[in-house]
Amino acid sequence: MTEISQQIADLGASLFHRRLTHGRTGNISARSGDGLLITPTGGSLGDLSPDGLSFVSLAGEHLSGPRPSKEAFLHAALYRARPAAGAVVHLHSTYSVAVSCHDGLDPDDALPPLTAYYVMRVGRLPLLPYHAPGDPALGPIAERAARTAHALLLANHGPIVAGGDLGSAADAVEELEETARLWLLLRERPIRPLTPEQVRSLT
Ligand SMILES: O=C(O)[C@@H](O)C(=O)COP(=O)(O)O
Ligand SMILES: [Zn+2]
Repeated sequence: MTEISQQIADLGASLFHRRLTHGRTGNISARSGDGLLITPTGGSLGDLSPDGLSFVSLAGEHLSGPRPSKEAFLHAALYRARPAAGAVVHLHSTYSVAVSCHDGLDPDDALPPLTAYYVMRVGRLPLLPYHAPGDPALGPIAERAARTAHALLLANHGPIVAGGDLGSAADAVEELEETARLWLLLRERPIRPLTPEQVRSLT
């Protein structure tokens, strides 16, 4: 067992117990050597064993351990697109999923820059077209989008976010969830997002 495996298990428990994902949804990975350690398929993030993670190549090939998450190919696509990424988190966080089911979102950037913290932690949020979970056809689409954005929203599914390390990926996906919640709360009211100049001054 490595320190990073323990960190994945601890993060899974923290996210699950705060209901940022539920049941057997969500998956977490961290770059390790020339591949990635990733949660196994079909388990709960609330009950991960640090010794029970899978190891997958950057091409998405299963190399060792239990059968990996069905989204391993998607995680691998984000690492290939973002050489500085050290971790990827995918959740079924309720408010982000609710936004992902909305019609008429801007596919280039699904949420407005409501707060400075959102701009700093998440930034632009491309909305990727719906594919069934585990559909490898989403791989090249995600890889292209991830070259210019570290947070992606999968339509009718949920967020997948890359970060320099597990802590940064978790910060970003949690900030996305809170902003999705704010946006839904504010929907009946006129919204004044940050101006392009205010956004530029933060990035
Ligand atoms: O939505 C799905 O089915 C997957 O994206 C998911 O969240 C959990 O799948 P596994 O990581 O294969 O358990
Ligand atoms: Zn999922």
